Amino acid sequence: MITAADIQPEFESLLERKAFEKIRSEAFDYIARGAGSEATMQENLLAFSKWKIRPRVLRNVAEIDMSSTLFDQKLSMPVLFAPIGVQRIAHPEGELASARAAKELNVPLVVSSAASYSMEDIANELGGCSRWFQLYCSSEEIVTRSLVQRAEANGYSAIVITVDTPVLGIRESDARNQYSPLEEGDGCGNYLNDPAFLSLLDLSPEEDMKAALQKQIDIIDQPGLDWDELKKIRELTSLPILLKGVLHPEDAKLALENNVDGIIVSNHGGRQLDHCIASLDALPDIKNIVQDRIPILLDSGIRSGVDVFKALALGADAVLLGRPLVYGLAINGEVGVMQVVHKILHELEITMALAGVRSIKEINSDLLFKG
Ligand SMILES: Cc1cc2nc3c(=O)[nH]c(=O)nc-3n(C[C@H](O)[C@H](O)[C@H](O)COP(=O)(O)O)c2cc1C
Ligand SMILES: CCCCCCC(=O)C(=O)O
Repeated sequence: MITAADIQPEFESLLERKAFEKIRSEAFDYIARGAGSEATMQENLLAFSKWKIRPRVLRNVAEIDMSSTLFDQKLSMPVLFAPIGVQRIAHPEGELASARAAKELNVPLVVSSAASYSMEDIANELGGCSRWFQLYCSSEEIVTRSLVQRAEANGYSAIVITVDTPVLGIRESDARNQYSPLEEGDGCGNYLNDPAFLSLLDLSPEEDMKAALQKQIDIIDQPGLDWDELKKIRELTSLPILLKGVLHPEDAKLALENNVDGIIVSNHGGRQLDHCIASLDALPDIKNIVQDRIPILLDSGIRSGVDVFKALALGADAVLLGRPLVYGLAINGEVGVMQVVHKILHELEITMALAGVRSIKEINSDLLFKG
C-alpha cells in the first residue's frame, strides 16, 4: 500500500530527523505522521507562514515580560504541554520525564487519558507544578467518572475534554505498519490502574493483556458523545472544563451556551479529520464569537516562538506544544524536552523585542499582515 509517508518522506525539521534516529520507525510514524493524505497536517504549518509580522519600532523593549494569567493562575509564559498519549514509545521514562521538565520550567502539563504512566505517578513527579487532565470520555460511564474523580484527588486543576475524536482518524502508516502504540507501550497507566476499568475485564491484565489492551482501544472511542453527554460530565466536577478540538464558530457559540470554561482550537495535529481547516485559520472566527468571555488556547503547528507570537496576535490566550516535545523527549529525555521549550521561549522573547512589544497583552492583530 502506498501511503502519505511514501509521497512526503522529508522531515519537517532537523529536530524531527534527530528524533527519527532515536525511535523505532513504526513508533516514529505513529507520532510524526497524520491522518489520510496529511493535507491538514501540512496546512497547520502553512497557515503560520501566511502571516507576516508588521513590527513597531522605538518602543523601549529593554524589559520583556512573557508572563500571563490563565484561570487566575500566573504563568511565566503562555505555553502548556499538550496532552500526548503513550509517551513510553518515545522514551522509556515517557510522561515522567516530561513531567520533570514541566516542573523545572514551571509550565502546566496536560496529562493524557492515554498516558503510559498513571496520573498518580505523573502527579508525584510534578510536585506542586500545575497540571490539567485530558479526558477521553469513555463509552463506559463508570470509567469516565472514576478518571475525573482521580484527577480531582490528585490535584489536577482543569479537565480538558477532547471532542475531535469520536472515532480515531485514518492513520495510513499505522495500518501499513500494523502498529498499535498501546501494544508497544504496554497500555495506558490510567486505565490499567483504574478500579472501574479493571472491573470491566473478565480476566486481569496479568492474565490476559491482549484483552485489556483491546478494551482500552474500545473505550477511548465514544461516537455517541454529544452536548447532552457533556452536561453529565459538567455535573461530575466543579473543575474548569475546556473543550479541545473546536474549529467551527457555531461550536464555540454552543460551548459558551453550555457553560464551558475554555476552548482549545485544535485539529489534533492533523491526526484526525484530514482536509479540515488549519487551527490557526480557525482562530479568528472563534475569537470573534468568544471575545474575552472564556480563554481560548490553540495547538496544531506550533514549532517556534514566532508561531506562538502569531497565535497570540490572532486571539489565543496561550498555546500548547505537541510533537516538538515528543521529539525532545526521544532525543534526550527530560533535558531534551527542556531544550525544545527553552528554544521556543527564547524565540518568543526575541520576536517580542523585535516586534516592539513588552508584554503578552500588547501582542495583537495589528502587528500581523496577511500576504
Ligand atoms: C503521539 C501523539 C499522541 C497524542 N495523544 C493525544 C491524546 O492522548 N489526547 C489528545 O487530546 N491529543 C493527543 N494528541 C494531540 C496533541 O494533543 C495536539 O493536539 C497535537 O499534537 C498538536 O499538533 P502538533 O503536535 O503538530 O503541534 C497526540 C498527538 C501526538 C503527536
Ligand atoms: C489506540 C490508542 C490511541 C490513543 C489516542 C492518542 C491520540 O489522541 C492520538 O492522536 O494518537
